[in-house]
Amino acid sequence: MLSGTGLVAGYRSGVPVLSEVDIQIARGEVVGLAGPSGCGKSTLARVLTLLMAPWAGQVSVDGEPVRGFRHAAPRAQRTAIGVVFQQPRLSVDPRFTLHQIVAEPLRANRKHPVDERVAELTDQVGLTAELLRRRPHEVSDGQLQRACLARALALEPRYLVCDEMTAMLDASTTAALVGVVADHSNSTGTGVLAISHDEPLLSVWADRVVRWQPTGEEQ
Ligand SMILES: Nc1ncnc2c1ncn2[C@@H]1O[C@H](COP(=O)(O)OP(=O)(O)OP(=O)(O)O)[C@@H](O)[C@H]1O
Repeated sequence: MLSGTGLVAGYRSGVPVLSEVDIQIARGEVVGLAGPSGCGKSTLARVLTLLMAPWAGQVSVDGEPVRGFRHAAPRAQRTAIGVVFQQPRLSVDPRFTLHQIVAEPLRANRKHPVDERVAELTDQVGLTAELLRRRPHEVSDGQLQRACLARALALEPRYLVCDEMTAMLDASTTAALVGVVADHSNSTGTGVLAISHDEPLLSVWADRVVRWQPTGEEQ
């Protein structure tokens, strides 16, 4: 279970964006999160992926409380949670080839032979060897997002947070990427938090949907 309990988080203004938020994502479960723009969905994604420290509350990964965030996050907990953001171009180093982008997390981890694992992942997300040699400005948003998804899956995370992963993509690429995540979750038991304002998409993708009101309260 990836869980957040009593989470309070915000930015410099001192006004919390998240107030006492509780959320649980079980292994193998796809939890949808919907809510109006600005209600704090991406903030919750940052806290749950350990990229931002909450002001109060607790994140736990498989029962183990998280004691550090950002650079202080324990590596085992950080790599247990993958993340894909809305805008792939803001999530990658523009100087890297797609191969280097997918391979990045594998470099610091000796568990997998890099080239074999990259080949496996690119096949899984529907990229070709030719596309892997290109840099971000030479591919479409959809192709780059496929690379970002492959990178997120590289270290076999136990949980995956998809923050508006398909918001910039057309219907067929959206269906393809959601299909990759759903197959992956079914075969490996990865728990997924799918954040989207696309209710029809969540209704087919998620096992259950949490709906936030502007105040951050659940419906
Ligand atoms: N880096 C930041 N610095 C200051 N305020 C921020 C920052 N990021 C987000 N906020 C503010 O926090 C609030 C919640 O933002 P957040 O991005 O979490 O909402 P969201 O529900 O994901 O919105 P959207 O659906 O538009 O992506 C907003 O009022 C936003 O302006």
